[in-house]
Amino acid sequence: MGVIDIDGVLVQYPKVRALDDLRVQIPEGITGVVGVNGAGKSTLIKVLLGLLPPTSGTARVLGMDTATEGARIRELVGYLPEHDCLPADVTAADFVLHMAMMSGLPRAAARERTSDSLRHVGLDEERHRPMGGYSTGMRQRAKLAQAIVHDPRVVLLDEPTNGLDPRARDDMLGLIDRIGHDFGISVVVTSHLLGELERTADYIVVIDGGRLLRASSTQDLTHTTGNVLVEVLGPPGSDRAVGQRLVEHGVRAWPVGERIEVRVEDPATLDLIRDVVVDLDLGLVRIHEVHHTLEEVFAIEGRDDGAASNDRAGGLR
Ligand SMILES: Nc1ncnc2c1ncn2[C@@H]1O[C@H](COP(=O)(O)OP(=O)(O)OP(=O)(O)O)[C@@H](O)[C@H]1O
Repeated sequence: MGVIDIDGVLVQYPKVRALDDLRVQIPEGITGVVGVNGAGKSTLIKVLLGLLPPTSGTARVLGMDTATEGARIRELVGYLPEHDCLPADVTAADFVLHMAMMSGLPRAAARERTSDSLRHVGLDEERHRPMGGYSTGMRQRAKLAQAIVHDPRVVLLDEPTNGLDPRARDDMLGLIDRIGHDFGISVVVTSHLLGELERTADYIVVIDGGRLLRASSTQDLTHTTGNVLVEVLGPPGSDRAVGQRLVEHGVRAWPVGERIEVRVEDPATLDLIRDVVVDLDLGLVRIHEVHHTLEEVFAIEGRDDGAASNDRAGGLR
């Protein structure tokens, strides 16, 4: 059983079928739910929170049926809504405290958890300023603080990086990584950008038109390219020297920034890399496998199985 089990969920709005026989199990860890705008991501989150009963099918969160046990689920689940919902004239400290008490914490515990959560999201100093003056990144962090303040077992984050500049987006992805991997809270995070979650999410669910397109561990989805990236320590140009020496040994190698990408045709190539680095009297910092990006995976699949999946993946860039 997954942290979340979605079994044939269908949601029919008057004019639109937002989810259509969706079946997927979401494991512990960080799961990215990826789909173009309108794919059904927010609808799925509302179903999981027990706010929207499915027209048919069943969804379970931590083993509880969302249609009948919504209130209990919401005690154990944190939620970051997509749209702006913060009162402009309230400080983050007051808002998060209010949310902590709403979730049933006594005042003293709520105060303690509020300052912990605000510190975790990096809103320590600004917490006594009204949120109306916050940047988008700070507002998203305030929303994240209230999502984790009651120490939930699962958090559902609806497009937390939407509208953020690249730096704020990286900060947010770093916080999500910490929540999922250091705090041990399972995270479901949605995005309309295919590539955005590949470094943060352990598991990826791709939905399209309310249906499941793919569900797989990120590692399996972005299978290895057969290349490795080699990083060495030494004077400027050391990386090039290593690359040159590998090429002289008949291995395909080329520079990528200050590292060398090497084609590994057989395991002996890895020994050769080590020997070359030692011969040149350099330090070997790391060798790591190069994986396909999610964008490449969908582009490759699009080429393999014709226009259908190409069209679907095309909207996800
Ligand atoms: N309350 C509603 N009533 C009617 N139709 C709705 C409602 N909410 C969403 N829809 C429709 O259901 C479909 C799925 O919407 P949903 O918001 O779940 O998608 P999404 O993947 O979260 O996209 P976005 O990121 O743009 O919100 C869309 O066609 C949307 O217009």
